[in-house]
Amino acid sequence: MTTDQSAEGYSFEDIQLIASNVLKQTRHKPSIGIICGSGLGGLADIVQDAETVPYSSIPEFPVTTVKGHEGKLVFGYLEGKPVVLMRGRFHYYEGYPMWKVAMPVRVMKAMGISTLIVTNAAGGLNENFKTGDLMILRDHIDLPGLTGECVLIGKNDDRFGPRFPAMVGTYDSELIELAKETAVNLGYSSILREGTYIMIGGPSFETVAESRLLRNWGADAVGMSTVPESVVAKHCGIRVFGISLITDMCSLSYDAANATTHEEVLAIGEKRAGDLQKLICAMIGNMNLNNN
Ligand SMILES: O=P(O)(O)O[C@H]1O[C@H](CO)[C@@H](O)[C@H]1O
Ligand code: HPA
Repeated sequence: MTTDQSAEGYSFEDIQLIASNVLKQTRHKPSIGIICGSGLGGLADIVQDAETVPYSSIPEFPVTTVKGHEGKLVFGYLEGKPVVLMRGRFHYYEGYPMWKVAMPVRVMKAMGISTLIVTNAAGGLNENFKTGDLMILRDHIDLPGLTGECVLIGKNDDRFGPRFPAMVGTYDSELIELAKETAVNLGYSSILREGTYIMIGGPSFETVAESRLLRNWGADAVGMSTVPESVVAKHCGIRVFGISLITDMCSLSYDAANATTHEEVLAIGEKRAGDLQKLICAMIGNMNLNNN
């Protein structure tokens, strides 16, 4: 590697090298990348003609340390479309610099993906939501970014994307419409929501006062991931679709205060991930890959 990894991240050449090393380990050439959130990796089990590349076999790839995140790339087909799934993502609270958290997105771009589906488990802030709902990301609030930890900090290489990328429209409106139509066809209208996801650094869950603050800021759901990946994807011209499984409701009042646990997040993931998987598969089936 040619760069000072602690400050800048991997160079453009480094990323191409990592991508070509990975592609040597599979026969597949993916068009769609999917990042699996906490407890949501089961989608990988239904990939057809699957080939697995463990992160440990990829030089310079980080390792996953969080329960519910296995560390492997799964290549193959969903609904006849070539995909690569990240079964396990990286989080800032694991101690990785922000650029490293999102580095696999640049690797997937170098492998040829043009569409990214980002999934996560999130806490509901919008009082109309309930546990088990699916929330399409219309927008996000990059709280770490707003406080000086934007994933794009450091020297910019224009081959990745522009110095000052627009973030309006990060979540592709055609894919949002496709998700809504697909959800109606699946009979999911009553669990489908749309809203704004806010990223906190974690790993501590929110206090009641913090949840109230995040809600007042206009966030509908909160989590500790996704935003750096979406920002890097938008920066390098990938169209993005984001979706949260609401695994718990954040307490907005002390009367109702009940502490969220990661075990609860994983348990709801296990129980409700099927709905998310069906929605994503049906969307992929209807996706036009020549559209972007
Ligand atoms: O965002 P994903 O990876 O789905 O995980 C969510 O679940 C964990 C907390 O239970 C946090 O890592 C939070 O971000
Ligand atoms: N807060 C932050 N992150 C989360 C939550 C939450 O309530 N649930 C799942 N990930």
